[in-house]
Amino acid sequence: MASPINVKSEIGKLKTVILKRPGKEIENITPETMPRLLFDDIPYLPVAQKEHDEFAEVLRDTGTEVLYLDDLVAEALVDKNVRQEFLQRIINESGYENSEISGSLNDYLNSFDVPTMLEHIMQGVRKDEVEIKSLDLKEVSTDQSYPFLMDPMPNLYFTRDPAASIGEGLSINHMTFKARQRESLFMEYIIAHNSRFKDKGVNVWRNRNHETRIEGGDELVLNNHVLAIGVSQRTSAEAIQDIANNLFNASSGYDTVIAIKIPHNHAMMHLDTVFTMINYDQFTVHPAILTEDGQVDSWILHPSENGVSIEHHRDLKEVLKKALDLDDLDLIPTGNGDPIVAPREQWNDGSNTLAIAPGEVVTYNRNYVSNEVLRKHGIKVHEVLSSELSRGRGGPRCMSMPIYREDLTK
Ligand SMILES: NC(=O)NCCC[C@H](N)C(=O)O
Repeated sequence: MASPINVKSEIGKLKTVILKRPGKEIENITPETMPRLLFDDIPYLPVAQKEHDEFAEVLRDTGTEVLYLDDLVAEALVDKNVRQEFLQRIINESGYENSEISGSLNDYLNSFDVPTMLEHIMQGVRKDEVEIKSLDLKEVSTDQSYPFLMDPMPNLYFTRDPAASIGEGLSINHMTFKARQRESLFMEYIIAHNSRFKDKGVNVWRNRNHETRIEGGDELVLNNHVLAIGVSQRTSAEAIQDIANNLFNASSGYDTVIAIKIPHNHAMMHLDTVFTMINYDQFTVHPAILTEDGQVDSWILHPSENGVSIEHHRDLKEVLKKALDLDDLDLIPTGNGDPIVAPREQWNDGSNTLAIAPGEVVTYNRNYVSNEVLRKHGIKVHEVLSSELSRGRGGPRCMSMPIYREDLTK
């Protein structure tokens, strides 16, 4: 049976992608909750939606089928029992396992049709929306002035991170921060219950039932047997070894994982904020991750008799050339490597390009220096508006989860 997931590169022609249009969850960020919810500012929703619609339009115009996360989840929850099980799990994961408030939340959310119920879960549930039937001791001891019973999920438009397609399967991720951990539950239900995926033999290489953390922005599919994974603020070495072991032991086709260490901070939280593949032999790189002579700590993982072998390397270009069997490659510096422009444009995701075909990418228009450099290196660039979307610290790659790419021919 043909798998509904097929992503054997970062650059094969993009056929199907999952997006999430920003919704009311964005308007439920306050200055106080911004840091905890992983935002640096509060986007203006109508403009963010307009920008996102334009992004989706560029993808459709270039031949990509665009699916929306909320529609996929809604279809997965048509069965009443599945819906009830999902609802209880998301309530539990919102902090109400064994709490008396759980029943009140369940009654409230169950009073809506499925799309509206999902909208409420995603945008967050305020205390004054729900009739609390009994007084829960734990709840009484929390900050009474905090307005939400269930927190909003404003990072949902970064569909890249809760799960990542790899070959004919995916990882469903245990994410790092509480603000995002519930997000991957949606993908678990889509894979198990949406008719597009259900009973289609989709491989889950690593599920979300783990303590060690990994996020899709760190998972780059370089070709049909090599992955690059960031060792980052969001992805731990333990999780990388674990997924490598699973991939090597399953018939995934993957026999090489390159773990690349990047700085642990919010601007560079994932590998794809500083490094993306955009052609067979071309990559964008934020110069700050490399020493002057192009060195960065990286480890190559391979299957071995004892499980996984690990070798340490420093020369990124050499590591990539060897792993990808290339004579040479072109590392294109964000902001042309300028000490002011590069960090400014990286901050607004100048390195976070989404390849939609070999040598063809979607980028934010505000990163005009980086875009010009890409064009000079022969890349076809589709620019999209970015004044509000960029405030969430993610770009076109972060805002898209490819589930189908054409296989490469060379
Ligand atoms: N792959 C990515 O880099 N995604 C961007 C995620 C931004 C979001 N505000 C976060 O901090 O998780």
